[in-house]
Amino acid sequence: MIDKYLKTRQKNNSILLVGLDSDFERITENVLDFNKKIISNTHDLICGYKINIAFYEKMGPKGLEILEETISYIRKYTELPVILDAKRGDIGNTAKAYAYYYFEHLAVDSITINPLMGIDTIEPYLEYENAHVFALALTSNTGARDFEIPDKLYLKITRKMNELNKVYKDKVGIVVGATNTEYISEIVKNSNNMLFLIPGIGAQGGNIKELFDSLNNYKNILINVSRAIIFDENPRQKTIEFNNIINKYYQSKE
Ligand SMILES: O=c1ccn([C@@H]2O[C@H](COP(=O)(O)O)[C@@H](O)[C@H]2O)c(=O)[nH]1
Repeated sequence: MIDKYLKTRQKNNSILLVGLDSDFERITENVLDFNKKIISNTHDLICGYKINIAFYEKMGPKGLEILEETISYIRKYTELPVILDAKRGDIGNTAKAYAYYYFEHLAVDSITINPLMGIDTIEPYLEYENAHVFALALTSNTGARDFEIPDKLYLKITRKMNELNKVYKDKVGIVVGATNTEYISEIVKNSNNMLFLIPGIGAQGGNIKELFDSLNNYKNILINVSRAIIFDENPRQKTIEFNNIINKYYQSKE
């Protein structure tokens, strides 16, 4: 599954994901047209799209249609992988229902999950041949300091996901927020090359240099930027700028 990310990372010389967090309240046109424009203007510069389902659920039934049409558009015109940011976590029977929609119906490449309820809530996803999940480990919000950091949950989750990733052969990665960089080196030490999904750059103010210092040359990463690209007046130019600065640090560590 992660081959797809490696392939597009190489092809477009980019570890950047654009987040289609297309909040209709900030958009004056039809949301599907908005997404199509963003995709046409960015697909050759990035390694994938992350779509946060919340902004589509917010629109009601029409939102799910737009979500599906956006994914079809990405599939038709690009080879880029799609991450559905859904942050799900529920008992096995319910997880099976989520998994069916995401991997059978939408056929996305990865989803995000909340691993708090345990491994049995994650396994229903991993049973799908082409499934890949990113488990929240160290999130980018200030609330990471409520439970994840003081209770070292980020480390427990990293270790457990690392084991699971070996059993399920590269189907598991983790979410590592770019705003809490002081904990990232510990995560790196406990990860055998699991793929990291890194949000927090752009609107949330994560510092790119500090991020790369904390990663200590760890290469298996994808960096997401949503609002700072899609709501910029020139999303293509903004994508180029993010790509250039990210690549400057990523490649200088090679
Ligand atoms: O810890 C996390 C986990 C997920 N996210 C999601 O990533 C994007 C970030 O959007 P920006 O506009 O670039 O801030 C969004 O979908 C979040 O829900 C995160 O930020 N932090």
